[in-house]
Amino acid sequence: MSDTTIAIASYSGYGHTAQIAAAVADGAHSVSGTQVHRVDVASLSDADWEVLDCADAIIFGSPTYMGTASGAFHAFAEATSKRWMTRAWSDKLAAGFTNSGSMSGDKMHTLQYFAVLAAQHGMLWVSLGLLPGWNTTTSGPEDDNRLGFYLGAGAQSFNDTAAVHDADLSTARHLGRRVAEQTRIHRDGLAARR
Ligand SMILES: Cc1cc2nc3c(=O)[nH]c(=O)nc-3n(C[C@H](O)[C@H](O)[C@H](O)COP(=O)(O)O)c2cc1C
Repeated sequence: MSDTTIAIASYSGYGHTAQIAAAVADGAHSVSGTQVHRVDVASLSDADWEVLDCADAIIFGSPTYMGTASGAFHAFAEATSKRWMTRAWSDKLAAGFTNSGSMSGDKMHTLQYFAVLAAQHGMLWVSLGLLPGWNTTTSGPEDDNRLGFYLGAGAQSFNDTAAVHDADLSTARHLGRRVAEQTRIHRDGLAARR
């Protein structure tokens, strides 16, 4: 059975979301038989587009800027419209992650935007698949999914430091691992039907 391929299509203006993208990549890479490629949506080469077109799954990532994905990510999403027309990404798996300065910061909207983008392409959305952390008196911010998202991974990074929270990196690794596992299951299922 050939390797499955996961592409991470993301943007980071100031480096925080790039750290989260790297953690997503680590998680995906930990699943044997998985190739992982990261592409920066702000500077896509023809080879990067080919990576996206050939991937079994694409994980979208962007900081939340002004309550949605960054302008660079929106420009990328619009540039995918030719693929939309030809259904080139139909039935690929998809997932998403975002990061913002505030605990909420309207990040949910960014994840919803990614899910709608995936749906427009006919992609199959993979949720985060974690219970919320830090929601009892005995739990704490070191928990995975400390901000309680379901749709994707939501991270928070303080605006005055380059550091990214360990729990958010761990949550991002979980997302990458889950997408890689689900992609393998999907590919095996398709192969079994042939
Ligand atoms: C133009 C701009 C808009 C932002 N809008 C939001 C926002 O809507 N909500 C929020 O919580 N943080 C907001 N922030 C803070 C960023 O989400 C935060 O600094 C994040 O860590 C940046 O990620 P990056 O380093 O990958 O660019 C904004 C930052 C910028 C520069």
